Amino acid sequence: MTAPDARGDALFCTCRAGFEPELAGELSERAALAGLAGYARTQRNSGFVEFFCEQADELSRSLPFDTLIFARQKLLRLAELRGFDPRDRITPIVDALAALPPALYGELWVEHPDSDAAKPLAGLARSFGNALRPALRKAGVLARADDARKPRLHVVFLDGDHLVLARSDAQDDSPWPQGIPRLRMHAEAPSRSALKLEEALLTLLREDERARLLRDGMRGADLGAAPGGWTWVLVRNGLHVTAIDNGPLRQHLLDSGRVDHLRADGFQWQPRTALDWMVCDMVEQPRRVAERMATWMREGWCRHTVFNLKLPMKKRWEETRLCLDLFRAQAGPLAVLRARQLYHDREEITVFASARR
Ligand SMILES: C[S@@+](CC[C@H](N)C(=O)[O-])C[C@H]1O[C@@H](n2cnc3c(N)ncnc32)[C@H](O)[C@@H]1O
Repeated sequence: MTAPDARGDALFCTCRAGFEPELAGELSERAALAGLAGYARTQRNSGFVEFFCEQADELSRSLPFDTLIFARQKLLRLAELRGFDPRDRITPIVDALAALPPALYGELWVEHPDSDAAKPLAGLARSFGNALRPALRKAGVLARADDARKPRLHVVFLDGDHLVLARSDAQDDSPWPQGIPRLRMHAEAPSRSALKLEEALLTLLREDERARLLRDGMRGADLGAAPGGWTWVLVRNGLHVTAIDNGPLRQHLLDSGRVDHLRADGFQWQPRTALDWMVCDMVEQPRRVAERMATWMREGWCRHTVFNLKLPMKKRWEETRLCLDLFRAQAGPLAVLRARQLYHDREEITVFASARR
């Protein structure tokens, strides 16, 4: 068994399997901008990236979770344990924690990366927490009752005899295990894409923003709306929606009395009066989409937007940065700009922006 490090030595971030190079590129660039030296280590399709850095704690503070695009979860790595006897996984964990500076954790999450190789570990991750919790409480490392104000302890299984111990702060991480919100597909939703906008509103907007920015009676446009999943989500949030697409929308949306369907080009159409929201899921070159979205914001045609940037090309991190820079440069003053590869996103990222006015 390798000896555990006595302090956080790396960021441990999970991502969509296959997007490790994008996350590694993002972390490397952000660390360099923060003036902190380090290097990324990962394997293709592993679903995670470790970024080793002498000042990992400081790096974590410099890279708030909600500013990261390709990370589903951001943890501070405390120790890596491998080669232990799978018949007793508890003792090595308790021993490793005892060797670290004393800490009291408020919660324990047992997880595994979201990769094909790690999927067989799901059962172990589900059951192991119940066995480990009492031992950690007895050792005085875990609070007697869950306490979200204290740091959270993560045990991330990479194999049956290989795990990472890590820490996160409840204000600066994903509030869902593995960074995956469990959303159910609604029977009435016209498409699975509805889950994407639902997740975007849940993760890219804070609770107070959702209450303030999404209100009954607001007006929005959906560019590239068919068959209507995103329009349906907006209508459920109380909006009246102009849905732009040459393709057909589900009849029940048209029957709701809250949707106007226009067969028009989403890159040409503009509203007669300013709208509260514009969302866009058109499959197009990301730069073209970013430019059009920036025009909407700059011209004041909408105040808030959620849009997707499809990233089918090889240099996806570079393209992401370029598109967001372009949007930022052309959109006029922004109050908020957040982007993330959502769990329901495939080869794409989702952006939320709000105008400052
Ligand atoms: C991924 S689908 C949208 C799915 C939709 N968000 C949902 O939740 O059901 C992309 C849509 O964009 C439309 N589209 C692509 N280019 C367009 C354009 N220039 N103008 C209008 N619609 C466009 C396509 O017809 C297609 O229906």
